[in-house]
Amino acid sequence: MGRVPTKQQKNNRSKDGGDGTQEKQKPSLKGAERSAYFARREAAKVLRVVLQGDANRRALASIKSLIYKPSVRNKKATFALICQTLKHLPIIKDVLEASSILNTKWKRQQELVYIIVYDILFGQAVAVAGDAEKYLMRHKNALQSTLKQLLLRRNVKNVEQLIALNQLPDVSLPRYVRVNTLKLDVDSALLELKEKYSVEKDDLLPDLLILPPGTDLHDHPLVNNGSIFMQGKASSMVAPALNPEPGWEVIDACAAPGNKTVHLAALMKRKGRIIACELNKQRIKRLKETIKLSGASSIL
Ligand SMILES: C[S@@+](CC[C@H](N)C(=O)[O-])C[C@H]1O[C@@H](n2cnc3c(N)ncnc32)[C@H](O)[C@@H]1O
Repeated sequence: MGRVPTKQQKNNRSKDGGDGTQEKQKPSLKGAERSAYFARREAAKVLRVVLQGDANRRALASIKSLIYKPSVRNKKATFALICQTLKHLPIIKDVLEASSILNTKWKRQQELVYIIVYDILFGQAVAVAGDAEKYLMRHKNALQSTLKQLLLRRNVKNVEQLIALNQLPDVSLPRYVRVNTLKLDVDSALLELKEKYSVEKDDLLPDLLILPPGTDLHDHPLVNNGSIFMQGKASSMVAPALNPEPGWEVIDACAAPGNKTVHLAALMKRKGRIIACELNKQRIKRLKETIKLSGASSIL
């Protein structure tokens, strides 16, 4: 039998955000703000366990099993937040180190910091809620400009390229590129890539080409001019699954960075209308860049 906590212990617990981190009195929050506040703290607790092991060796199932504890209220949002934070973690760590904004107090709460910095730089707009949010939002400009400098230093155009650069080349999986048929036909792309790489057509998707594992096309002229998109097979299957016809009106509800939006535009041969929705202001910019690069029109 566990001991019943004293009134004082109960008061202390309600002040520490539930994860042992020293936050002042919980702010009074409403609706979405409140669930984001709790999802961040729940995600931080799980992230701490994951990082104490080895994030790379732990199977996704083990994150799921941590999430499915009854104490985690918003399981879907918490799971998404952890996966996205882990995906961006090397960048988040680099940005935090280069911006030198963390003192010992915040270093002790590093998992919560990682989660909030993910939201500030790549995710939802962060409402100024708990102490950690307040502290990090005060440094939002420093975090954003450090990220920009990091992109420049690593000679990449966007965060997706930086993530790809940080990942060790997977020696077992092939690389895929989708030919943007608004700009180039598949056979011409095949011919041009064959000059340097061993490349084949995918047997399922007519506009997809397969290259050997580890092939790096980040700076290839066909990528830079939007004739081909580095897009995985799963992602390239979504627009064909809808099988849109020219003239259709299609809604892409979660659009940025826009790979599937412009794939739809290619399948619809620029005829019809695509309504691309994106919640995140920074990612709207990226979506617009993708649309421009692809040469698609009729996307609202
Ligand atoms: C995984 S990404 C989408 C990738 C995109 N479909 C592609 O193929 O390039 C999810 C996007 O949905 C956006 N998002 C999430 N909830 C949204 C909502 N309620 N309305 C619009 N966009 C949303 C996120 O900001 C994020 O940019």
